[in-house]
Amino acid sequence: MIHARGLARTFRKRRQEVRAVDGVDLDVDAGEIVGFLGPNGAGKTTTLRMLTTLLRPTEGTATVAGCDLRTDPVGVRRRIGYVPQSGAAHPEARAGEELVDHAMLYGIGKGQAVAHGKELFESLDLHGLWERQPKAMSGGQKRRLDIAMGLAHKPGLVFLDEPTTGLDPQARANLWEHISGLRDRRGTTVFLTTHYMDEADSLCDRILVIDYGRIVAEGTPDALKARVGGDVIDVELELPEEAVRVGDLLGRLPGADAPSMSGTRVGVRVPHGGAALIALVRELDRAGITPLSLETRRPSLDDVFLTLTGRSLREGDPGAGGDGEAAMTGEDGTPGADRARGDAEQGAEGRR
Ligand SMILES: Nc1ncnc2c1ncn2[C@@H]1O[C@H](COP(=O)(O)OP(=O)(O)OP(=O)(O)O)[C@@H](O)[C@H]1O
Repeated sequence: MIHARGLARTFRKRRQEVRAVDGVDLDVDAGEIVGFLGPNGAGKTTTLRMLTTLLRPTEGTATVAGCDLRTDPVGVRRRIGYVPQSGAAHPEARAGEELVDHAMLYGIGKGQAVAHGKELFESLDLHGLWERQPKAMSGGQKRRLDIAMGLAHKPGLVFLDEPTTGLDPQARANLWEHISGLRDRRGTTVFLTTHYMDEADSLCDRILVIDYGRIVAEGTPDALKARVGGDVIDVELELPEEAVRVGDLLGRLPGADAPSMSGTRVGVRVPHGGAALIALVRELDRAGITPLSLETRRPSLDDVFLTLTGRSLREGDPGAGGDGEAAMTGEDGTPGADRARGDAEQGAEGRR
């Protein structure tokens, strides 16, 4: 469905060059849900905009849904759906009419557009909202309407740019079910960008991790987690001074990585959690420290990211920790602070 080789995009802004995407190779098979994961400024949206023909690559080649990106961008646009971060539906429009108009733009007849639109509303849990204006919908309903709009012309491949950003945990989990349903019930291939480790973990068949414009890891969630061997020990203390002392103890456990610390929490990766835990409890007793909690767990995807890049995906974000765990690192993790879009953006080929 998607085959890209050496895809790159350089922006020039006030004599400065930003190599936003730096030679990306990727393959997505029909029927897969693939997550494109990376921190702010890693190059996710730029890659997505290139693959959806909204931005011309400065280097590289790609075929998307069977059409060449450079020589047949119109063919690509006909065959794909794109759901941008900002959404697609006008807040004042009637939801159903907007969807039908959208399908008709692609040359679908009105009768067929209405029938397909009603079917999409049903399968995306939007029944009863055909006449509703998007501005009067909940965040989750709006996102599901955006997805329905992206599917109005029956594409076999849909791109979702951060589909659940801004939604509460319940609405996010609900949207994941709907996204899985697109593949399971309609056979749609899904390529989505996300900051959220838990999202990639529970939703995606395969994950591509991008950092500084390059793919740094790729595989199923389980395979990626298996790359980070051993176990993680997490300790929560009452006082930050205790965390420093415990960090010291953790660092001395056999085979331990460098401990990571965040306030009163400290963690470390060790080859064998069980054995290390016994040794640690003895050391804590000896030091007269009683932790608030002490646990060992399998590495999460966030640990994978931390191991690969030395940075957490998104500091302090509730969705950042794979199994609800926030990664503990003191680093910033936002390389792309310069997010000035617009002036340097060239080659946008207009809306589909
Ligand atoms: N139009 C532009 N002009 C100049 N620089 C840009 C432009 N668009 C993106 N960039 C830069 O390219 C890099 C990658 O940006 P991109 O938006 O692709 O990252 P991202 O991974 O999607 O980030 P986020 O998760 O914050 O959306 C960043 O350093 C960004 O500032």
